[in-house]
Amino acid sequence: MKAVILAAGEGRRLRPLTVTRPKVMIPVGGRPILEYVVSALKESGIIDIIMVVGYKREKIMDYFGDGNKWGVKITYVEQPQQLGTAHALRQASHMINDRFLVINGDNIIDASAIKEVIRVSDGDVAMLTVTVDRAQEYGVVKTQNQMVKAILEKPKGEEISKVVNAGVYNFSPIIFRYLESIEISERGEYEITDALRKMLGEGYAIKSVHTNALWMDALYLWNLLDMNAATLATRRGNADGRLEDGAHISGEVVLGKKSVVRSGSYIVGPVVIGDNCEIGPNAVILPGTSIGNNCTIEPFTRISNSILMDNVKIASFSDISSSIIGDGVVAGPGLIIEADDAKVEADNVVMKARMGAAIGDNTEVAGRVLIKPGKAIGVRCKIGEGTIVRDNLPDNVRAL
Ligand SMILES: CC(=O)N[C@H]1[C@@H](OP(=O)(O)OP(=O)(O)OC[C@H]2O[C@@H](n3ccc(=O)[nH]c3=O)[C@H](O)[C@@H]2O)O[C@H](CO)[C@@H](O)[C@@H]1O
Repeated sequence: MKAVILAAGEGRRLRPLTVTRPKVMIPVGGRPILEYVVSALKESGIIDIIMVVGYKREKIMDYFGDGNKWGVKITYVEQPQQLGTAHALRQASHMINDRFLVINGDNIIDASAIKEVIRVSDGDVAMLTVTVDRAQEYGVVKTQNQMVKAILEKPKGEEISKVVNAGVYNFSPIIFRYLESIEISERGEYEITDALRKMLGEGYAIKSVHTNALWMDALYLWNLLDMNAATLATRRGNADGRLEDGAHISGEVVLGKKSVVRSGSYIVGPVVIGDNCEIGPNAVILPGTSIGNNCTIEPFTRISNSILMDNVKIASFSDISSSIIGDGVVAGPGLIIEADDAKVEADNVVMKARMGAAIGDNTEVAGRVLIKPGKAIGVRCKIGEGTIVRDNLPDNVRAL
């Protein structure tokens, strides 16, 4: 069976992180979200993958190449403009002539759930469903006897069900006829769920495969930390790198090639540290932390429950928790990011969540900077010595 992964969207609500990469390439637990999708497909027995790419497609194509490294074959098709999931899937129509699987590229999902969807071999459509809070942010599904009776995409008003579409489908090629005949939705997109609603209206059977297995989506920045914690929990420790005498490690800690943990440092897993990193001396890395490749954490700095992407340098006497730090961010000594249950805002949604900061790629932070809880700082900003950051900052600004 072939699988089509939808991976062309930006993920606007995760800006500033998606200014420089598509949402599917945000790392959690030390790997891009999309890598978990590819691995789960492989584990489910699918090795022929069509990847629909668009926004910043080179980030995906450079990373995955032909898929060989993951034991799969990846063929790319381009969605030139991101006009919605139905439009994305249409780009793959010429490569499909049998039953096939479709999966969103931005959800973390257990392979057991994918296998159940694959197993359905009769009927017209099978759709994976999950039960979530905040169902109104998804395609809400009404079911009866494991059959879908209605689908409402991001309904406003009263909650009708907590069961939602998980974005994994077993389709026959009939779906393309419906993907081509739908109108643009009130959200301005061509949506797979509209095509499914049309099929229901014409009497086609849509089976709901409900799962309680792991399924996660990151709608907002603060959700990424939960995704990070969940994926870190599945990693087993190994040390390709080097521990100096007097460095202390406990729990599951992955230490990449040519990385070194210097004397007096203290690391409590689950933690993932990439290749070519230098930690310490006397640095503290606490659970729930993923550090990318080529990072430096200087002495007396403490990092917990955070994602640091590649090429990040955090100077000494800093304290970072519940934060997401973009590629190439360089911080001077004494950076304090306060983390608390803060009112955080993204894309006009304000929620109470525990968060420190999200800092976009290549932002430079001078010494003794204090960032208040729940702030998003854009890409390529320059934050001057001693600044207190109390508000979100857009891209490319100087804050003094
Ligand atoms: C219309 C639709 O399908 N809605 C489903 C989608 O909503 P949701 O609004 O979450 O869909 P997203 O916009 O996140 O897109 C899902 C996936 O499709 C890709 N993408 C999106 C737009 C585009 O033009 N091209 C493209 O390739 C994205 O990169 C992403 O990987 O997933 C949810 C599960 O997470 C479901 O509950 C929703 O019912």
